[in-house]
Amino acid sequence: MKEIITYVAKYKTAAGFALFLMAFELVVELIQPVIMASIIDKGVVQRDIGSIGFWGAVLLGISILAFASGILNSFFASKVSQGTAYDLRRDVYERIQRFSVMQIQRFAASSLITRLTTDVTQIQSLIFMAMRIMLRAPLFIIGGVIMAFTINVQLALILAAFVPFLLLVMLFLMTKGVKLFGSVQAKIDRLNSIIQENLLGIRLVKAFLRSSFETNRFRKVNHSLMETNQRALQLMEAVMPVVMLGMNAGIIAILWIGSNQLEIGDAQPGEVVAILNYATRILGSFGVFSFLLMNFSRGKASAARITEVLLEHPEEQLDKSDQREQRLSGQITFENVSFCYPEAKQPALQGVSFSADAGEMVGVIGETGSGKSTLAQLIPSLFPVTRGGIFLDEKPIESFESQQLRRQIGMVPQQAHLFSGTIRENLLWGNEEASEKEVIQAAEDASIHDYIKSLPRGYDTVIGQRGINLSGGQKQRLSLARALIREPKILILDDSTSALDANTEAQVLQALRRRSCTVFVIASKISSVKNAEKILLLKHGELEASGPHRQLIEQNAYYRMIYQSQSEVEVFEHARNES
Ligand SMILES: Nc1ncnc2c1ncn2[C@@H]1O[C@H](COP(=O)(O)OP(=O)(O)OP(=O)(O)O)[C@@H](O)[C@H]1O
Repeated sequence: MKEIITYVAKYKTAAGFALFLMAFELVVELIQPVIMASIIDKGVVQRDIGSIGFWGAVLLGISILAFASGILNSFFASKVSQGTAYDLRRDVYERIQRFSVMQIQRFAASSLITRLTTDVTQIQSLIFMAMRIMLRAPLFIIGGVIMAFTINVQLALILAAFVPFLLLVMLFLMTKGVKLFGSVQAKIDRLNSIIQENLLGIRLVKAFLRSSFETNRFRKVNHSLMETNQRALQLMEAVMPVVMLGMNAGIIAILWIGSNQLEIGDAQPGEVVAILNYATRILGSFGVFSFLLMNFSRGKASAARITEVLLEHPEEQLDKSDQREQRLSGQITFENVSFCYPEAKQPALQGVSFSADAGEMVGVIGETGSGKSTLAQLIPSLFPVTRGGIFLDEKPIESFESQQLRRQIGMVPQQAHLFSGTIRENLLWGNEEASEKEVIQAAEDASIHDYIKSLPRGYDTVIGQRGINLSGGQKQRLSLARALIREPKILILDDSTSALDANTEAQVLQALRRRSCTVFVIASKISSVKNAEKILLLKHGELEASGPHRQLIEQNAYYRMIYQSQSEVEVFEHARNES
């Protein structure tokens, strides 16, 4: 909560105005019963019409002023709450951009989405209420008791006896509520992650006829969310009946003692009416207070979740373009590299050593789960190595700023991910300063230029949700062109030619050879990497063998076996296509 308060402090002028106006409304509320008492005692009881008119006008005047300040208060309260929510969203988002892949994995993407949306909205409404009514309710309860003492000490003592007891009940329930609302938010995280998974894999869900299964999975989490929410709300709702009971008992006591005082002439009727007025208004304030506490409990849980992100030290820097770059040649060495994912039991890579010269093409093959993608992700330092070292131009990878490094490394991931917008925008995402000539050259090298030209709007064709849909191979090639626009010194193709036919794949790889960059081609088929200068064969995270195709065929039985089995499949498929 402390961090959130520092955000609110930025709007201290608006917050000051809002609190001042709220205090004015509070004062009006507090003196209204006193004026009512004057109308009754000086006007009604003594039949003084002038006095009724005067005090009536005063009451009306301050009520109108209170109404106007209420409107102004809302204006300032929303300025503070909206501004704070905007700043929080901006800062949390910026911080997430600087998180390492490991940090994002630890928080979970769905949880970060909930924190950025639901949690920030919760804080926003809490701040609005705090500026608008939150302080008014407890202050009225305290102020009401104090004012009652100025009118009639004996009757005020009854109020003073009930109020602290009820306040304690509320605070007790509130501490329980904070915990429950914390778990409500965690369940919203889970719900979001299920929705996200489902919508991202909707084609798979439909193809596998898993809609009912998915609906069931969702229903379970949704039900559990409802139950926790209900438990939290029931706890909060239990507050009101307890408070009503307590306060109504107090009102009866005031009526009883008040009527006795009236009988013996110890009190004026207006005094008793005023104290009753305070008692009913305090009861109303308790109602508002319990509602506020519910929001406070929620807001506090959300504040803790947002603060957790704000206090997490980002492991990376935001992209800066004005840095002096250490240019890479493309030479890279792995020295006894081991890597273990956080919380994984087995290392994904173990003792891997190899070296690639600048401009070489390096094939990486191995069965599924052998560590190929992991190896690829270590090169742009998406994860730090657990043991051993990676060297670029003989300098340890840690000596490079991660941005400098990544600016010179192109990565084409397994799953081609494009953004909504035009083809040109998607390509320039790789390098905003690229010229039209460079854009076209990259598209030509990725064998996608002719296709783009065949579209009616060419490079200005909109893709994504509001535009055309692309095939897997077209996406892969656009994704490759986007990486080439960066003019990388090291290019990593993580199984990203898998959707291309053999001819196009060969054409693309040939074009890459003309560029002066070291290319890592991760593939499942040996035929994709046969012409590479060096092939790394991974097995269970270890480097089984490395060398050119011919050497591996001659010297490694495991490689030979994979090659033969893949050749047989190819011959079989070829024969089937012929027939
Ligand atoms: N983010 C992750 N967190 C934890 N473990 C992971 C993560 N990514 C991969 N692994 C594990 O690391 C090992 C190597 O995975 P990797 O993705 O590198 O294999 P791969 O050879 O690229 O497989 P494929 O050919 O199927 O893509 C696997 O056992 C996998 O379960």
